[in-house]
Amino acid sequence: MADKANIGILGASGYTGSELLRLLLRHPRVDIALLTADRRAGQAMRDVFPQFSPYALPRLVAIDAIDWPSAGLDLVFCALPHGTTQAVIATLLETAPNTKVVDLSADFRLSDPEAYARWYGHAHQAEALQREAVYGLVEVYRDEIKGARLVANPGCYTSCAQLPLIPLIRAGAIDTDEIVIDAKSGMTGAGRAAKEAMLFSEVSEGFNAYGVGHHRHMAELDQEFSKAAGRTVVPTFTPHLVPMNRGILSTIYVRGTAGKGPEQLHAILAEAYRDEPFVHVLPFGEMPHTRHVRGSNMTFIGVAKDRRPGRAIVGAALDNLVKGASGQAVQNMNLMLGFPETLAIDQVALFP
Ligand SMILES: NC(=O)C1=CN([C@@H]2O[C@H](COP(=O)(O)OP(=O)(O)OC[C@H]3O[C@@H](n4cnc5c(N)ncnc54)[C@H](OP(=O)(O)O)[C@@H]3O)[C@@H](O)[C@H]2O)C=CC1
Ligand SMILES: CC(=O)N[C@@H](CCC(=O)OP(=O)(O)O)C(=O)O
Repeated sequence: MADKANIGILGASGYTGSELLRLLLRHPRVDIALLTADRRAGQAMRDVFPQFSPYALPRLVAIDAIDWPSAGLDLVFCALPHGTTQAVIATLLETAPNTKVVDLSADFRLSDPEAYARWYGHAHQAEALQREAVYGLVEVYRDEIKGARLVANPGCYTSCAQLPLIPLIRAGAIDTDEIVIDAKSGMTGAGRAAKEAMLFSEVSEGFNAYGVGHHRHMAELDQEFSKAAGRTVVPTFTPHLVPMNRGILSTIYVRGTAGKGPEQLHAILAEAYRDEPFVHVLPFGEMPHTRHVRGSNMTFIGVAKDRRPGRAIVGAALDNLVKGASGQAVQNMNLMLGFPETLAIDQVALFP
């Protein structure tokens, strides 16, 4: 690879695609070589998102128009709706096998084809690649990601639950039969395409739970928590849609095992993340706020006492478009291409 990597973004006219571009425009080691869209194909990026007007960027093209072998791409970010991605990545990797891929959709996150079919209602269209894909939660799979050709970027809700819980599960410090995750997301989590349920008048001045008992992110949590525990783990998880643009807040209820109280759980998390650049454990008793991570690649974690003995309340906050999607994807790219892990994603949160 030359000094700079040639990068493509599939789905650049969407929220995570444009967030990738925002981050990559300040990355010193990449050139933006390809941007795609579906309805907006043929348009300039400035017509879709005026904030990019000052930058010379390739025009948005349709994926069907791309000849992968001659595109000369070192790495492609795939920010397309889940379900549409498998066929695209299969063609890309078949015809341009030296190109690396970070997929932001859910298509390659579940390693078991049967689990995929059960949760998504159809057979996976690229099972060999599904087996090859490395799950892209950097703080857990850093070494595997460095050598991967295809990385499945984790879901936004699942990142905000795994980062606070995986060290506790690995340490055997909590009862894995009693995990309750209450999560709230801002509206950009639902993507940019127009939907009636996402109108201002439908979501403002209130909020609601959805996907109760069956949200597809449960499959990803089951898979990763079970791996960490070495036994089947099935957490309770309920997402809520909150009328704000960015952010996810998880409030998680756990019971310590083997005499581990809230202070010990806090100490395990503080130790696990002591040297991690993008996870910050707050002092004991402080809880995170989505405002303090907005626009940054940070996850803030807090642990507090429950008044019921032996129980703790664990909080986590991240920006769904950054650590929950595009920032995490750039962190993965940095590892896959041998760049410093924090390059272009070390900005402090926007406040207020
Ligand atoms: N939003 C978030 O917070 C998160 C999203 N994700 C995942 O990332 C992916 C992208 O999400 P997001 O950016 O929010 O979605 P958007 O709806 O905002 O953007 C989707 C993009 O895909 C293009 N597109 C839509 N359908 C097709 C198709 N059939 N073929 C080719 N291109 C198509 C759209 O083009 P056009 O606009 O021209 O129609 C647009 O560029 C999804 O899989 C999502 O689940 C993951 C974590 C968090
Ligand atoms: C607020 C909102 O609607 N959030 C999305 C999840 C975000 C996301 O994009 O998740 P995947 O990457 O797994 O698709 C949802 O609940 O479907």
